[in-house]
Amino acid sequence: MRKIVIAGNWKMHKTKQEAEQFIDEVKQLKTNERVEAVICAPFPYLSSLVNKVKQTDVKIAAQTMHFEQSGAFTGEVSPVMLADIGVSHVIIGHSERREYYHETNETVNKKVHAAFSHHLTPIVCVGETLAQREANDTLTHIEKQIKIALDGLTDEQIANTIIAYEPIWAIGTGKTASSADANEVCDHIRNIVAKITSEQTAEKVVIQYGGSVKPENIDELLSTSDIDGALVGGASLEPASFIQLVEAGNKLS
Ligand SMILES: O=C[C@H](O)COP(=O)(O)O
Repeated sequence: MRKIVIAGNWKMHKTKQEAEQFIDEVKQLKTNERVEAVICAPFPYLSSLVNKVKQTDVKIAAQTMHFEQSGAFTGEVSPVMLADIGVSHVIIGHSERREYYHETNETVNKKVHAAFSHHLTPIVCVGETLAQREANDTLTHIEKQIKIALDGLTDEQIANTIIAYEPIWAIGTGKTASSADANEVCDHIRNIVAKITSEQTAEKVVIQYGGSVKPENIDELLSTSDIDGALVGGASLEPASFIQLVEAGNKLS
């Protein structure tokens, strides 16, 4: 049985005090062995939050990183730094990074390799725009994103990659893809992964859905065949709501 990964992506929200208070409120959360609860926090809070979640079932992730280990890249954060402070996961290729910070499929691929070199679990985001969906280009676009993102990885690395399917038109808009539509794309993603590697490896890959996920719709999304968790923005900002999302995963096992 695949893992269920519920990841809250705070984006550029919260003060340090709010971030720490959030962790204080969710640290009693227990996940069963199938479920992982992850908070993707802004860089300045990572170190302190990693210390706060010790002895708890919550993990701390970064929202992006550079692919180089070190160098003259003003303002950037490297995988070495993240691993050094105990971060476990990193989001790579979020649509906001692709749109505002020129992240490409090629830099996503370099970052995924860099993540594995430093024992970080990559959460690789893919997804189509509304125009691509309306032009019937969703599956072709996502196939290209996945093939380039995973290029050159070993089967074991692919099995340990988390893929987040986030239709861009559903992010922060309140519009969720129907569970059937979201599952259809996640199933397609698994088939692409199977073509690149093997059915066996593809069966191990955790595929999340992201885009206006909230406590009210998570049960239906998780009840599908190929959605193994969620990458959640807005609804991960309140402790009570994040706990409900994780509990939805706990209920499944
Ligand atoms: O990383 C999270 C996604 O961008 C979804 O954000 P949202 O849940 O606010 O729509």
